[in-house]
Amino acid sequence: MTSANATSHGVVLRERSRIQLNNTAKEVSEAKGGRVQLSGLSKEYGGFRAVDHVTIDIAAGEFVTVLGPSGSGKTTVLMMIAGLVEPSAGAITIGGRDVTHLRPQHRNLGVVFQSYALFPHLTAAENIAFPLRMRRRGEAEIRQKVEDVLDLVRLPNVAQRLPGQLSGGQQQRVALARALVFDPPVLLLDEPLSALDKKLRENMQFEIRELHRNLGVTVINVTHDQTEALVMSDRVIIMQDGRVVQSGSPSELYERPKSNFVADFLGTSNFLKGELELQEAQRPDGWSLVTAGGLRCRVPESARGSKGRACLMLRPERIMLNSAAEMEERFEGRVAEIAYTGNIIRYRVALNDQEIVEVTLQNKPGHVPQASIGSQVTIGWNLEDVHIFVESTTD
Ligand SMILES: Nc1ncnc2c1ncn2[C@@H]1O[C@H](COP(=O)(O)OP(=O)(O)OP(=O)(O)O)[C@@H](O)[C@H]1O
Repeated sequence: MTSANATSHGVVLRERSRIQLNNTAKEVSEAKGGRVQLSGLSKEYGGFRAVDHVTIDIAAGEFVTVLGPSGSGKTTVLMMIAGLVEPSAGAITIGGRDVTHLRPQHRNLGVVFQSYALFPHLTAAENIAFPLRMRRRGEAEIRQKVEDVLDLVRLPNVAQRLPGQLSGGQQQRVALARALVFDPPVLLLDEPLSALDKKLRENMQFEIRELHRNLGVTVINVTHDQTEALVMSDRVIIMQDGRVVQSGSPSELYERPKSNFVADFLGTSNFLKGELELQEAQRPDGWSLVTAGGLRCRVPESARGSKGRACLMLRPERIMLNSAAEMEERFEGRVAEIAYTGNIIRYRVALNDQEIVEVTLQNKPGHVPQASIGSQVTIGWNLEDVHIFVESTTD
């Protein structure tokens, strides 16, 4: 086959599965996603609290990702929802039904784990048919559903292959098809893409999002990959030491992190260090400012009147380099490092030869200044881009 033919064949296939996807989506979307409520959910292992009073209300049809560093309790939360770990306290309801003490097979949830967990001696089609056989569905229905779901996950030509004859990406699609074939109201994903290479992972992120949009199933996804969480989710829930520390849409979490932990975990942040004395001042324009060690920021309502230690945070992409004349804050510095990463150029700028600030610029004509290591530069930012986290109060 010539490459032109190969391309057009690929396009035809993709078109066909899209049509099928829409048809199947129509049928399945009648079974809407289920609401999932976790109330005061805790898990203790011998006195150690792995999950500590987690309360989350997930709307029917929502795509939620639980994100956090290793050991923060994400998987334990998912396992409790799946029924594979018994909670020490709290309750779980799915679609209004209390399932806290129900066995996993009675919860009617689709689950995809990091390792595909396919039966190696069964073909892709038989793996996918398995949940339907467990539910004693008729042969004709099984055949039709397996065919539909294989199209849905864009795998029409591998039905008769064994898992060992499939690539990692194809195996993960089979696992996804097996989790979706019985139209569950809720789909649980535990790092389902982590074994895939970067390109495939990025494609699958968009495909799973599209599937979610078309099916209306509620998705609860667990990951420690912040990009995956931001790309895929309606809402991200950040966990630290067994607790939920912040939850919100990807842009809310990135633009308005409530703590330096969240700011540091999600994206790159500059933390301007030091013991900062919070001193509020009322400016004629009504803005309240903190002035400490020469750094200023606007004090949010929640921090008004506080005194004590605080930390200032600034995202690297909000800092201007050598074109800072219009900026409210300006500092002289010296370029300590430059890293070229293709679309982005990262500069590390030393202020007063001690504080290092990272600045990222888009690699676009007119954006990148003539600066080399050792150059004197001016950097600047607007006060609204400085976040303040009050670490302790003395009052
Ligand atoms: N069966 C167990 N017995 C004892 N401690 C456990 C058990 N399972 C989990 N833990 C502990 O509970 C905490 C939370 O674990 P969990 O696997 O939920 O974290 P996680 O955020 O999913 O981490 P990772 O990203 O590494 O999978 C960890 O400190 C872990 O060591």
